[in-house]
Amino acid sequence: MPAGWQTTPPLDNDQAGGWALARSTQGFLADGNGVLFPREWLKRQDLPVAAEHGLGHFDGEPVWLLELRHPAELPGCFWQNLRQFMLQADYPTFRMLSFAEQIGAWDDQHRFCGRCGQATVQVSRERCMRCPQCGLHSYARISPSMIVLITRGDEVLLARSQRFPPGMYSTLAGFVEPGESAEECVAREVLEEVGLQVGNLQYLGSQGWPFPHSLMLGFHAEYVSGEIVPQADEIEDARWFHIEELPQLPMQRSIARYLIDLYLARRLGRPEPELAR
Ligand SMILES: NC(=O)c1ccc[n+]([C@@H]2O[C@H](COP(=O)([O-])OP(=O)(O)OC[C@H]3O[C@@H](n4cnc5c(N)ncnc54)[C@H](O)[C@@H]3O)[C@@H](O)[C@H]2O)c1
Ligand SMILES: [Mg+2]
Ligand SMILES: [Zn+2]
Repeated sequence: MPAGWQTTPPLDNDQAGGWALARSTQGFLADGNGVLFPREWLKRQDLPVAAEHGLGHFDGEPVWLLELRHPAELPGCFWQNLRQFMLQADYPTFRMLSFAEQIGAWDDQHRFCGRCGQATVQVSRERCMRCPQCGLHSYARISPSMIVLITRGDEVLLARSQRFPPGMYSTLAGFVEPGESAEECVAREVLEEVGLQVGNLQYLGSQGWPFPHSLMLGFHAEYVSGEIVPQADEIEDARWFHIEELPQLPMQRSIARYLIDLYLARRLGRPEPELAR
């Protein structure tokens, strides 16, 4: 069994032992040893457990998620949200928590059938919620999103929203609309967000992103025409930056950063970075 995190088909909830995570609206339960608790011990702690999901293996050991309906207190433990783990945790732990977060949120948001309102039941051996009345099956929601680095020779187009930390600029991103291709989404979002035409699209890779449930499809595009017009409310500022005078960039593990670093590496003849997956 490989080290680190490995998602598997749902583990049998009747199997004993293993590790458990606890999730609530406050994030994940942690103590001085981290987020993984001995599962049998955690289940004896009188927590408001609404559901249990077998997720996968961490360093070869099985891991379940205990989804809590409200954040209970345990002595010596604290709650921490996924954004803080993104900044602080090692990458295998962040990947495990990203998956657990999306499974927990899906469970929480599919307690009742979206068609007839009946309480749903968890299907065993499949990550699926089923309505016992009308039979509707509900799976975890994943939202394809494009992310694109636009370049013009030695310049890259980066933008910021009000939500970003002060001084940070990133690549453009946006959710795919129903019926749209990823390439059409790039053209539409770029036009909406900065008013530019782009061409020569190149797909460079993908990354699951848990805020809230995106699958990022990463592209490079070349500038074709237009003047930058930042979209009101969405884009606080957008501009061309020379590759040797870049602002503060997104964090290393993000595909946004990968797209920028890859372009710099190719332009400057440096070794190419690897995309964290
Ligand atoms: N991993 C990375 O490097 C990276 C970098 C930038 C953005 N992202 C992610 O890309 C995604 C899209 O970026 P954006 O926020 O600029 O999108 P966006 O430009 O499409 O604008 C966001 C808005 O779109 C609407 N929207 C449409 N479809 C939606 C859906 N399926 N789910 C949620 N909201 C939807 C909402 O009103 C939301 O406020 C987000 O999940 C964001 O976290 C990831
Ligand atoms: Mg956007
Ligand atoms: Zn139903």
